[in-house]
Formats: sequence, C-alpha cells, structure tokens
Amino acid sequence: MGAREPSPRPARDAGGGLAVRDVVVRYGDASRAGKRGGTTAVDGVSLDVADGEVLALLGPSGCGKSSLLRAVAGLEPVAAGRVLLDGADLAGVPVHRRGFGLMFQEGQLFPHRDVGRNVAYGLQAARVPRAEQEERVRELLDVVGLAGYARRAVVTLSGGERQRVALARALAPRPRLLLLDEPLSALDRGLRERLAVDVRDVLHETGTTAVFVTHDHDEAFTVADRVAVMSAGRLLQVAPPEELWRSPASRQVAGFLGYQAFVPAGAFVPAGAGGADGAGGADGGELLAVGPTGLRVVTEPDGAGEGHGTPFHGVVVGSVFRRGRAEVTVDVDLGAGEQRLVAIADGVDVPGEGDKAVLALDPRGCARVPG
Ligand SMILES: Nc1ncnc2c1ncn2[C@@H]1O[C@H](COP(=O)(O)OP(=O)(O)OP(=O)(O)O)[C@@H](O)[C@H]1O
Repeated sequence: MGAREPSPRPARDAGGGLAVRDVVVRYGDASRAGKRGGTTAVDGVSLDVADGEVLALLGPSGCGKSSLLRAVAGLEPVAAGRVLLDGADLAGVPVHRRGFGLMFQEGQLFPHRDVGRNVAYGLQAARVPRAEQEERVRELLDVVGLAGYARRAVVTLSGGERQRVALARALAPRPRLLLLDEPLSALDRGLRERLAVDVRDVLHETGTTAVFVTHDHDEAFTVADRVAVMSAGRLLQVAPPEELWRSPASRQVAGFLGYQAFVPAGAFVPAGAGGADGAGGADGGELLAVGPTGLRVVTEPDGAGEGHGTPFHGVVVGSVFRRGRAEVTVDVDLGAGEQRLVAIADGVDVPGEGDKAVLALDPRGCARVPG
C-alpha cells in the first residue's frame, strides 16, 4: 500500500459528517466536578468532521482526547452537549447501532481466527453473503498491503502487520465513521512513521470519515486533513496541518507542536534591504516562536545573509548528526534570557563543544504568536 499513488480526495458533502456540539464528559461525582471527586475530562468541545475528512485529535496525555472519542462512539455518556451524524442526534443510540468502526492501540485481533476471518468479523455479524465477504476481505487486505495473508495465523504477524489487519477489519463493514485511538503508539518510531503514511492513503482511498487520536504531532500532521489541538478538556485550535504549523493560535499550541523558544518579535531584525518573510516587522507585543529549524549556525560576517536576521552569539554544549544534518545544542540569549536551544548547522563547519557559535534566526522556521 505504501507504493500506491495517493488517490484524489472524495468530494465532501457540506451537510454530512460528524458534528460535536458543546460536549462535556465527566467521571466520578458530576456534582463535585472541579472540586472533589469528579473529573471534567471534556469541557464543552464543539467541532465538525466533514464527510470523507480525517481529523486528528492532538494533545498531551490526559487532555481528554480518548474521552471525547469514546463519547462520540457512545462508549462514554455525554454529560452535556450533543453528538450528531449527518444531522441526526445520536443521543440514546447504542454503540453497536451507530455503525462506527473502532481501532485501538493494540489491534485486539481474535487470536483463534486467521487474518481473513478477523477482517470478515463485522461482515459475518452483518450476515453479508459468504462470497461477498471473501471478495471484501481480499479487497481490504490488498488496500492495507497484505494481499495473500488471508490464511495466516495472527500470532505469526509482526506488530505493524497486526495493526494493518485491525485497520482492514475496522474498514470492512464500510463504517460511517472510523474512530482510531492511538492506533500506532505501540509500534517503534520508524514503523510508526511509515504506517502513518499508509493509514492516510488507505483512509483517503476508501473515502473514510475518521477521527484519529494521537499525542504525536508528526503523526497527526501526516494522517489528518485537519488537526484539532486539545488541552485540559478544551479545544485550543483546529486547522489544516500547514496552517497550524505556520500560525499557531497561542504560545501553548506552538509549545506543544515543538516550537522550542519564544522571544520578543523584535528580536528578529531582518538583515539587508527587503527584510525577510514572516518574522520581520513591528511586533505589537507578539512573540516569535522559534521552531526546530528556526535557529541556525551561520558564518560571520555574512551570517546575516540568506534572509537570516542579525546574528547572536552562543556557546556550544554539544551536537548530534541526525537526518542528514548537524543539530547543535547552544546556550544563547535571543532576547528573553539565556536558554539552551538547538540550532541547525547546514552547509557550515560544525562548531565543537565549548566553542562560540554565531547564530541567526531563520524566519522560515519561526512563527508569530500572540504575546
Ligand atoms: N474511567 C475514568 N474514570 C475516571 N477518570 C478518568 C477515566 N478515564 C479518564 N479519566 C480522566 O479524564 C482525563 C482525560 O483522560 P483521557 O484518557 O480522555 O485523556 P487522553 O488525552 O486520551 O490521555 P492519554 O493520551 O494519556 O490516553 C484524565 O484526567 C483522566 O485521568
């Protein structure tokens, strides 16, 4: 499935899809929520997922992502608010009548069934004729890159293969909505990254409407058409990945996305006529969020070239070579006190530990956020 061409996105129906309105999820004694005993896990969340859209729910551990997903699934009662699908309120509709697919961190395959019979599970339950089941199983195994695996015992599969089977099983009955809760979290990093691309392709190819819960922003950005950032039970921002990255709504969102430092926007003084895109200009109390590639080791005296700002001076603490370039840890004051930050050394000599380094902000790796 990784090799296949991404298929065009299906047309979206403006009126269809999932609508979450002011949803509250509480655990424990609701009357004591916020004081003693009760926890408000989801605190008045509203969002929409259009037909055929993949939305990632992103946030730190404990922010309420799973609780919101479970409330949408009908696995958790909604203390307030409404969940609607295609305009129909789902209050009182039990889990098994919602027609949703669910997929969790551990695929929870049936160990005594082979791969094909795992994928066919929902089809059997829906009494789909045998020949149709077999055809659908073949089709789904092909989509998830496991063609020919139907007779394999699930115990012989790798972790990644199991999650592919779990995805095929969840998709087989053509769910109206697929809910995925950290489906890749149990896998190692490399596999997770590859599988995230595959999951995105499969969801697009099958035109599946989906909500994908993750705490990993790279994964959210890879899989989703839009990303909803949650914190402490509330939604902070919902935007397509690029927009979210370019324009985080707050320092909190930027910090969660991996922006490493926040400095007064005036710290960036564009060098040379014309300045630089994105980070220059009057700040109006704004902060400059410095991303993982927003600080660069440069060479003097031309360090301020290539759109970089006025140089800063830092002291090198160490460096690692990763993903084809050197990441140099430096102690530097960018205008908000001394901080330990990572600077990219690309096309320049990598300074050694204890050396002084000339550094510059690269506006292409920075974003402005409200102060
Ligand atoms: N069954 C439960 N009973 C009581 N409190 C719960 C229950 N499930 C979750 N919580 C609490 O609700 C809050 C939100 O939990 P939730 O699992 O929804 O967060 P999350 O963002 O999915 O976290 P994680 O990524 O760690 O799974 C947390 O404070 C958690 O302790």
